Amino acid sequence: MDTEATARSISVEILIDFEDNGVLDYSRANKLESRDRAEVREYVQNILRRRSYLDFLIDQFSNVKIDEMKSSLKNILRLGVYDMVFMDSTPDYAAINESVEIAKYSLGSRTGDLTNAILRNLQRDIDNLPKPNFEDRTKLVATTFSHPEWLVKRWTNRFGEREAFKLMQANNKRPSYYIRANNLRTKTENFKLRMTKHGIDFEESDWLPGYFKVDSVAPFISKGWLDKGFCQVQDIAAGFAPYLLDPDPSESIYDLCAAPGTKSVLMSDLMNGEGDILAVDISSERLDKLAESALSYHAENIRVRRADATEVELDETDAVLLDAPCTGTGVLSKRADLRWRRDQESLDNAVQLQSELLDSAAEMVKKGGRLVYSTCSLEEEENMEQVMNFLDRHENFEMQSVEGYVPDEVIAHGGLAYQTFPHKHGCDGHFGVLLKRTS
Ligand SMILES: C[S@@+](CC[C@H](N)C(=O)[O-])C[C@H]1O[C@@H](n2cnc3c(N)ncnc32)[C@H](O)[C@@H]1O
Repeated sequence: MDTEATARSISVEILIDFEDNGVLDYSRANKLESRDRAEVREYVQNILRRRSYLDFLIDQFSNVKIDEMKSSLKNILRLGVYDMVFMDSTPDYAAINESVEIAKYSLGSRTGDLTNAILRNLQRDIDNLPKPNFEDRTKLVATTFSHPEWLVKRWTNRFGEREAFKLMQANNKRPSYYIRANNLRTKTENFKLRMTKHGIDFEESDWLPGYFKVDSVAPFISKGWLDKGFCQVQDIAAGFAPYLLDPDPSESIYDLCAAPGTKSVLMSDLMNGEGDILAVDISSERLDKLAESALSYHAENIRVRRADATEVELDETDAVLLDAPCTGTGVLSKRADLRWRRDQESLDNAVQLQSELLDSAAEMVKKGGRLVYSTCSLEEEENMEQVMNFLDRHENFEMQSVEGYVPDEVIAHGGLAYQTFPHKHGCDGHFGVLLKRTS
């Protein structure tokens, strides 16, 4: 685009790239000031969280159907409608003008006129917008809550409509963020004092030590505290797997799907930087980030190895963390794009890969050793069903109680797993079990 880059124009570029190529690349925003960069993330995630509903509204006020529009026009209109309907702080005329300008510069004056006409049509009915009214119940729910139909079907069948609605509503809210103080670089008490001194509001969690719920991670970035390794951005539910593995400073640990390393760093902290953590991942790019984190967090007991964990041969060890690649249906609020990337086929593929990874991980656990399997999915096939199938294949493993390792509120399956749900626990949706090799 030729026009001067703004948070809105860059957001549109990112959304077009996502639609056309499946790539969500925020680096396009690097040329903007840091406040505008944060605004870009908000725009992109908020628009993706409401995409089906925005498309429904566009369809109501346009003669050209949304399915027939180029992705560039679609996303310019989504931005305009989002601004008009959801952003109280933006006057309608400003929202229309911005979208029209972006359309003119990138697509020509005729598309600018079309954008103007559609948005002005909507503006006339802004106080009485039409509601989705499809006869097909799944389509109606999917449009209202902007989730894909396959997921709506799964969740309404499994949880019932009311519960599924609450879950989808939670996915459509701006997420809360947790910051974890890194005791390899500071002390939790000092970190609290530091936050207070800088006027940062936080709520200390009583679920795990050193976790603070905050409105935004922006101050932690701008003050350089993440780069200096004082703290990590880590959802509290992501902390449960390392706490369940309970690594001891004398032990050797494998973290098999480790990158970008947030759990490796937490384990290093739990081990006071002693013992040994071998962080394995298939992606060199992501491992580079892990290696950088290990440096800045002073996590000196982490070694890095690029390998396919389904194939790599490693000696038996004390304990293995398998934080498996998954559909990520527990993190759809933070990663709104994921809902548009996943389908039944990707779920089946994830289940297959997890099962292979589990078989491989089992070979690496010494007799009496531990294996923690975790995901950020809500789907049973990736979670308890996956574990039950693993136990059928591996009679030398048994499940252990998770009680005492994680807070009571998140314990599921009669004490044998933890499972969080965004609408029930106010955090990301994570699952985990502790398995012990018995013979
Ligand atoms: C859920 S993410 C891990 C997050 C990480 N544990 C953390 O807490 O920061 C899953 C990781 O699995 C890696 N992965 C996928 N397939 C793999 C394989 N066959 N072997 C090793 N790593 C794999 C991906 O590159 C990705 O980094």
